[in-house]
Order: sequence, then C-alpha cells, then structure tokens
Amino acid sequence: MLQFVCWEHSSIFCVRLYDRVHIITWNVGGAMPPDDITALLGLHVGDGNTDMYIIGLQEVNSMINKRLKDVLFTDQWSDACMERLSPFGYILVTSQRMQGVLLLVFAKYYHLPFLRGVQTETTRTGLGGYWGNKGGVSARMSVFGHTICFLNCHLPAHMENSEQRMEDFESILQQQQFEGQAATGVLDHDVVFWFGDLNFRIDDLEIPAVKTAIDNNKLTMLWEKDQLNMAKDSETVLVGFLEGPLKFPPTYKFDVGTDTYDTSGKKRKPAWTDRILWRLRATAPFGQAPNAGKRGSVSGLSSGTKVTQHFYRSHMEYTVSDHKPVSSIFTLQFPYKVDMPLVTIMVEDEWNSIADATCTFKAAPNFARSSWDWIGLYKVGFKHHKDYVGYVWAKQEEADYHRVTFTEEELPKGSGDFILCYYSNNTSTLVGVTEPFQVLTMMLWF
Ligand SMILES: O=P(O)(O)O[C@@H]1[C@H](O)[C@H](O)[C@@H](OP(=O)(O)O)[C@H](OP(=O)(O)O)[C@H]1O
Repeated sequence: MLQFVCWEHSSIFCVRLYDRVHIITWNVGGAMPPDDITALLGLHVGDGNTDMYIIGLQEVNSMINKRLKDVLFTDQWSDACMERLSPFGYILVTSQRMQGVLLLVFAKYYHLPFLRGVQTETTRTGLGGYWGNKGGVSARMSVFGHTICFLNCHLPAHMENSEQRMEDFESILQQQQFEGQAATGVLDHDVVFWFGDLNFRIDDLEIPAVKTAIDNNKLTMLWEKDQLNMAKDSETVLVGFLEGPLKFPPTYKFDVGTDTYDTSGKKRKPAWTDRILWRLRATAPFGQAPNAGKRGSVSGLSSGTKVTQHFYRSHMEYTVSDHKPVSSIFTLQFPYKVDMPLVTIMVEDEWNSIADATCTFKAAPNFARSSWDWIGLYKVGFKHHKDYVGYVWAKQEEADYHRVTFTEEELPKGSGDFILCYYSNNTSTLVGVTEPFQVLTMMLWF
C-alpha cells in the first residue's frame, strides 16, 4: 500500500511516498505455467501491500503455431498471471514480448492515473542482432512523477560468453531509446531495474567443488567466482548497479521435475544465471555514482528517491523448468510530488436505476483530450483496459464538467461492484479511475 508519512524538513511539512514493487524473473524453459503460481507471487502472504508486480520471463514457448495462437489471444503465462493477480485489484499496465522474452507490468488499479508516459522497447541480440531468442525487452514510465525503467534480458548462454553478455547488455542499453525529454535512454531513468536470465556462470571451480559449497551452504565461496560479480570490478557499464547478497543456491541448471542439479550429458555447472539488480540515476560525477558499492539493500539519490530491497530469494518448489524463479521485493521512497489525476470522474455510490447510470468528469487543464477518448465501466477484478463491460465516448465540449450517460446495452447483466475509468487515446492508458461503486441491475430492468 502507498503510505503517506509526514515528517518535518526545512521548516515545511513534506509527505513521503512509498511504493512497493515485487519483481520476478524466471526462465520457464518452454514449459506451461504450473497449476499454482500463488507462492511465486507471494499472495499467500496476503498483506495486499504490493503496489506493482513486474514479471520477466524467458524461454516462453515461441514455437510458430503456438506464437500464432498467442498473437490472436494472449499467451498462457500472461493469462495465468492475470488470472491470479486481477482478483487482488492488479491490472496489466503494459506487456512486451520478443519471442520467448516476456515482460508484464501490473499495478493496483488506483495507481493507473499516476503511471504516465508508458513506453516499451525491444532489442534483439541473437544471431548478431537479427534474432530475438536473446536480447532485452523493457517498459518505462513515470510513477508519481519519477521515471522508472524495467529491463528484462536474456543474455547468451555458456561459460565462455561472459564478455559477449556484457557486450550485448551494452548494446541493449545503447539501442533502447524512448521518446520524450525526461528520460530517453534506460540509464537516464531515476531508477532502473535490470533482471532476467543474465546467464553469468561460476568460473574456475569444478562441478563437484561447486556442489559441495552449495551442500555445505558455503555460498560466499562461490560469490567471488561469479562472473557478474567479477565484471563489476572492471566494467564501467555496471557502475551504480546494485544487487543484494545471493543467499539462495544457484538457480540453474536442474533436471526438470526435480530439485536435482543437472545430471544430463551436458553436465552444466550450477550457476546464478537468474538475477535482479537495480540502479539509481547517477547524480554525482562519473565514477562517484551514489552507493556504487557492490552489495547493499538501501540506496538513494540526492533528490530524495530511495530504493530498499527487502527480499531476494529463489523458489525451489517450482520444477517445470531447468531454472528456478527468483524474486525480490523493493520499496521505493519518493520525495513529495504534487500529482493530480489528469481526469477526475465523479459517480454516485450506487446505480439503482437506469437513470443513475451516468457520471461527470473534469479534465486537468494540461491534459490533451482526444475525440477518441472514452469512459469504460469495469467489473472490480478486471484484467486490463480492454476488459470493460461497456463504454461511452467522452465527448469534447467547451465546459469544465462533462456528463456522460450509459445506455442499457452498456450495462452489466448482473449486479456487483464496478469502477469507471477514463481511457486516453493519446496515451493509450487509463488516466482517471473512480472508487468501486455498486450496480444493482435487477433494479435497472424494472
Ligand atoms: O534459447 P536458445 O537460443 O535456444 O539458446 C539455448 C538456451 O540458452 C539454453 O538454455 C542452452 O542450454 P543449456 O542451458 O543447457 O546450456 C542452449 O545451449 P546448448 O545449445 O548448448 O544446449 C542454448 O542454445
């Protein structure tokens, strides 16, 4: 939940804003979603305090016949995540797919008006940049006025390709450019989360030594041989990137259906291929990025934005893939920011008759409306902005307040809790939402 906490600063009262973000990365190895992903999403914890879920998958089945079906409908992983998250009020804000690399961004429905400038990017790095089996997909947006970029990568496999992985990461950063003035490159964002199957391996040690270290919980011994950790000492592109301690065993490679490390003829060495890192925009001169240390759980910008990592863990119970999922929960602490919705919708607490099926809305002066904007009626628990029961065009009139009326055809067949959302055609996002209200349809028909 967003919490507003008052504290005194320079003699004026300010409000601090916390946003809780849950990030998951999983190379699903072409598998179908398991029956129950509740534990992975952490919903059994049931505190309902998470504001955004960011899910980065790799190796989602992209066989050609499967892909055609996915284009027409949605893929099974997106469906499974939406199915589990929508009853808790999470809406799919945006998604981006490049062959098997999939990025899903969910947020609580009442945050939607404050997630602006949503854009996505894809970069192929497979086969010299021609094939999307490897590469990166990202989603950027401003969250309550602070720019954030989520980058999900699948970098090249195999022990000997550590340098190639770094090169591909750099080329993804170079190629991904967004429109607008605020933050055009990935690293221009206030906060960047970089995650995925980064595919870095454990150097030098032989397989038995790695397995013994894992069995005896001597993971620190392996940290210093981890290629990504080693690269942090020499690669300038990694300056400012932070990662929590790897207290969970390597998440690659397992015999599918088991918790047993690879026994196949390939004899892959266990490795922390699946990682979640973050970076705050450098506000200090080059080389003195704030908190550029290698490990830590709290980091901050001089402007007041702060990132705190609460968990960094694997989920050993999932066995459908040769990788285990990895997840992390962060709180983002923002300095105070005045933020009003672009559109405010006013509606009665209850619609008891057809005459009640109306609302009034007011657009902020700086909001560029389009004649293709509309107001949708959504059942609480809806999945994405196209999941409306009915909609009416939000007419453009020369007035401060505008009234729209729903006809019988746009109303639901059954009673329940609903909300109204204003869809902006220019931004392709929902820019105004109401609180839930009741529609009693029995009353409407008689
Ligand atoms: O997704 P792609 O482009 O097919 O790339 C494959 C993928 O990275 C697999 O994880 C890897 O198997 P391992 O994890 O077992 O190494 C395989 O290596 P391989 O060709 O040596 O089997 C790669 O070719």
